[in-house]
Amino acid sequence: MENKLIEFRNVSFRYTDEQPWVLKDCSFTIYENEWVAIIGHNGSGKSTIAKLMNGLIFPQKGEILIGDKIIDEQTVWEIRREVGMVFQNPDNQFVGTTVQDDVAFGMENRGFPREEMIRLIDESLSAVGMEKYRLTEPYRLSGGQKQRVAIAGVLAISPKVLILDEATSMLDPKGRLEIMETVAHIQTERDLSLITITHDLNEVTQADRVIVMNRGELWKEGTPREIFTEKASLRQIGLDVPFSSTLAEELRRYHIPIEKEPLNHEELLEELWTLHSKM
Ligand SMILES: Nc1ncnc2c1ncn2[C@@H]1O[C@H](COP(=O)(O)OP(=O)(O)OP(=O)(O)O)[C@@H](O)[C@H]1O
Repeated sequence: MENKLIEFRNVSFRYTDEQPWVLKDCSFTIYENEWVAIIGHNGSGKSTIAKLMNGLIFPQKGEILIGDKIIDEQTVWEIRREVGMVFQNPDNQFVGTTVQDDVAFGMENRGFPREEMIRLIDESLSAVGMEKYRLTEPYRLSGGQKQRVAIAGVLAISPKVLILDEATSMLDPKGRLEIMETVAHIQTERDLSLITITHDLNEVTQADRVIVMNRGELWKEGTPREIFTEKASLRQIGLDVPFSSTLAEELRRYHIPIEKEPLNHEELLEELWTLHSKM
C-alpha cells in the first residue's frame, strides 16, 4: 500500500457561522507520488479544499492530516513547507522585482541560508525552463512564463505536494500543454504528489485518480476511465466529459462495439482500428 500524504477525515467547513456549509463531511486520502485531479461545478468546494490543505483556513468539523501531523495553528508553518500552492492569476502572486527575487521570497521567509538559496533558485528555475530570465522583471513575462516562475518559487522550498488551483486556466492551449508537460516531468523526477484543480478535461484524463465534488460533498473518486464511464451522471451534476468519450457513446448507439472508455482521440482511433482489423 502506498504511503498516505494528505488525509481528510470527515471534514466540514463554512466561511462564517451565518453561511451554509461549503464542505460537508468530506473524507479522502492523497498518497505519495500520485497525481490527483479535483473536479466539480463552480462553487462545489474545490478551492476551499486547496486552502484547507495549506492551512490558510481550518475546518470546523473533522481533521486534516499531512503525513502524521494534524493541521492546526501549531503545525501550520511546518506544513506550509510541505504543501506548495500555485493559484490561477500569476499577477497576484508576484512579490519580487526580478524573477530570482521572486523565487527567493518563499525561502527568505523560511530563513534559508544564502548559499542554499542561490543553488535552489538555479535548480528550480531550470526545472521550469526559466533559467535565462533570472534578472527579468516579472511584468515583462507572458502568462505562461509567470506561472512557471510561480511554480519555481514553490519548488524551491521542496514541498511534498504541489497544488495547482486552476493554474493553467488563463493560458492558451499551447501554454497549458507546455506547463502541464513540465509539471508532469517534475512530478516524476522529484517524487512529488500533484493535485490539480481544473476544468480542463485533457488535464483530468492524465491524472492517476480523480476526485469529483458536488455541492460540497465528495461525489465519487476513481481513475479517469472509471469516472468518465459515468457520463450521464457527470452531466447531471454539471460536468463535461472528454469529446472522445462522447463520440464513443454515439458510435455505440450505431452498434459499433467500442469496449474500452477512450480518454483521448488516440485511444478511440486504436479501438476503431482493432475493430476494423477484426472485420
Ligand atoms: N472567502 C469566502 N467567503 C465566503 N464564501 C466563500 C469564500 N470563498 C468561497 N466561498 C463560497 O464557498 C463555496 C465554495 O467555493 P470554492 O471557491 O471552494 O468553489 P470551487 O469549486 O473552487 O469553485 P470554482 O470552480 O468556481 O473556482 C462557494 O459557494 C463560494 O461562494
